[in-house]
Amino acid sequence: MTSFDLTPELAEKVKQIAVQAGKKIMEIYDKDFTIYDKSDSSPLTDADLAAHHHIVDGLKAISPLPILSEESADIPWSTRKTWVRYWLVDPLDGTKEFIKKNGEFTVNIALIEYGVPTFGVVHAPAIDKTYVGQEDVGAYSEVNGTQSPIKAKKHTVGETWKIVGSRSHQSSEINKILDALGGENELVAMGSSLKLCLVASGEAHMYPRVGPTCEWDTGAAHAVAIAAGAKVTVLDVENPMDADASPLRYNQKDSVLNPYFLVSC
Ligand SMILES: Nc1ncnc2c1ncn2[C@@H]1O[C@H](COP(=O)(O)O)[C@@H](OP(=O)(O)O)[C@H]1O
Ligand SMILES: [Mg+2]
Repeated sequence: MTSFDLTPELAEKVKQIAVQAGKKIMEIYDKDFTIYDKSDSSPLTDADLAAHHHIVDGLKAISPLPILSEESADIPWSTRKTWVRYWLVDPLDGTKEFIKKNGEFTVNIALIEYGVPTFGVVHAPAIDKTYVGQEDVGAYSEVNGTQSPIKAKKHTVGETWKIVGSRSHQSSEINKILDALGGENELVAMGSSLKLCLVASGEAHMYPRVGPTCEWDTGAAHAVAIAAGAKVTVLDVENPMDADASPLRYNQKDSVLNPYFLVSC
């Protein structure tokens, strides 16, 4: 097992790697860019690859841990299942939002230890906002170099539920969850891992994901959410308010697809 101590200095370096990857993304965002088709026919741009290479090189320079990135995910389960601690990276989450140029895309770097995201950086370069969360330390957002602690907010009786959903991938099953909640609700559409960050920062009460995501889509923002006091649990659409729902975990199986999940406080 590779031991690893994520000191404040190293955490800061990881944040800087994400911010620099964001700068590379923005150089391409501001120009006309080529859209390639990945094998699963999701869009891939030069920006994904530029950010991927920057992050992988940066993480290799500061730690010996293995790396699973969306853009180099062909690592067999026989290898991955031996990992107790690794970096989980989505160099550009919200590729569709990037292509639509609506700014709702993020750079994501998570540290996963024993299946749990213990540290995460989510950087949204187009709005120049960064979220950082670390187990037993806390969570903050950073804008223009100013850090502010963030905390998830519980829904109070009678308050309108503020629910976040995907801007580009919607599901009609969301209505079952709204029915189970009852009362008034307001839906907020958002792209990428910023959805989990909205719950982490108390700007929304809940993010139910009734649709496919991969582990790299959620790892970093999951770390931010739990460090801010939220929960990320496996969602059973027939029993959405299950108080005993199990926490969403990582690297537990061959497939990197997440089950449906719920981010709540
Ligand atoms: N059919 C599918 N299978 C796997 N992942 C999917 C998917 N449809 C959407 N996603 C994931 O959802 C992410 C975007 O979510 P959202 O629409 O909520 O912002 C995508 O991230 P990428 O943009 O990094 O590919 C993608 O990984
Ligand atoms: Mg993604």
